[in-house]
Amino acid sequence: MSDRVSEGAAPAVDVPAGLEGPHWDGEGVLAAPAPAKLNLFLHITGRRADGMHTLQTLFQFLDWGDTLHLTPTAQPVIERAATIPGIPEEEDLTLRAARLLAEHTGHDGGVRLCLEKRLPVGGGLGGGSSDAATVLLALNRLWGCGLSRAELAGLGAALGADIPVFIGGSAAWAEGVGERLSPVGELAEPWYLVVWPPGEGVSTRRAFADPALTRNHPEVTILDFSQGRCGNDFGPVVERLHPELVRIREWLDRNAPGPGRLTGSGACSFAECSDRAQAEALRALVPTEWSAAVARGRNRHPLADWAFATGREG
Ligand SMILES: C[C@](O)(CO)[C@H](O)COP(=O)(O)OP(=O)(O)OC[C@H]1O[C@@H](n2ccc(N)nc2=O)[C@H](O)[C@@H]1O
Ligand SMILES: Nc1ncnc2c1ncn2[C@@H]1O[C@H](COP(=O)(O)OP(=O)(O)OP(=O)(O)O)[C@@H](O)[C@H]1O
Repeated sequence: MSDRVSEGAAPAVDVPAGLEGPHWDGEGVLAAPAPAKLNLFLHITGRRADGMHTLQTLFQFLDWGDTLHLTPTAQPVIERAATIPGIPEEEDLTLRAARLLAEHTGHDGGVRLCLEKRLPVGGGLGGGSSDAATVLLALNRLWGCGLSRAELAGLGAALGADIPVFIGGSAAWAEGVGERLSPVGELAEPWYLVVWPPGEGVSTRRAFADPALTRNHPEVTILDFSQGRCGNDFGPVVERLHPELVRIREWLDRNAPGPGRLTGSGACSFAECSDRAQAEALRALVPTEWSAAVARGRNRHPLADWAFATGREG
């Protein structure tokens, strides 16, 4: 077992984790990590004329995520090696990211993508966004496109609001519609227990569209966060749509040292633990109808330095 993370339907046996740094795992195949993110708090502060919501949130990465296996090819074909259940090819953010980068830069080669999916879809962990960001970061280097971090983040923003933070590479305070990012390097990196109802993803679009959503949260500062005055405005709305999330939050409130919190628009909730042993012990107590993972908070993305290093890839 990895020393970083365990996952699986509780109290299932730990499975090997997959968040190693980038490495060549076969002839010409790069394995690249796509970590999860947590929204340590999330307030919705307004709604723009175009319907998009302004928010304040604090992002931190987890040492847990998906792995992309990328095989660059000389032929100009961008394809995926396997289907992803529930995600048709035209919606697949990994393919869309690769095609966008090729179009934007005029790159004439191709790539074969194989996604090792671990993060629950619609979990509020930003899995699809992180997969897309990893494709952009990896191909920008493998294809020698030479886009700057800011250019790549701008490209990613066109595909999803959560993509720029993964490209930025640092835990960050976010404002605007999520694109105004200020790196925050000093956050503690605690062990978390993450719990979710298997197979019950939340639609972010639907949660944002709910008439009952609080949209006028007054602006806060990081001091408000550190003094425990921040929460997640999606809570009441998604708990009404997904009553199981009430039970999960109440379970975490009763059993975890810290309160249960929702990440993004759900469906995952998380609680901070004092160390890995405590998080693992708690995971063993999670009711078997839910899934759970133990993972550590991280302030740096595992590709943050590799992606913009000069010299030969690898
Ligand atoms: C909830 C968060 O995960 C918090 O980090 C993000 O704000 C959502 O990021 P995301 O999943 O990448 O969302 P996107 O795919 O960009 O947007 C999905 C839909 O959510 C709504 N949306 C999204 C972001 C935002 N600031 N305001 C919105 O109203 C829009 O209807 C949009 O069409
Ligand atoms: N490679 C992918 N992995 C996961 N979802 C994808 C992918 N490509 C496209 N999607 C679509 O993106 C949507 C959001 O999936 P994702 O797992 O990123 O949600 P999430 O964790 O709730 O995201 P967020 O916290 O950013 O709202 C799903 O409806 C899914 O169909």
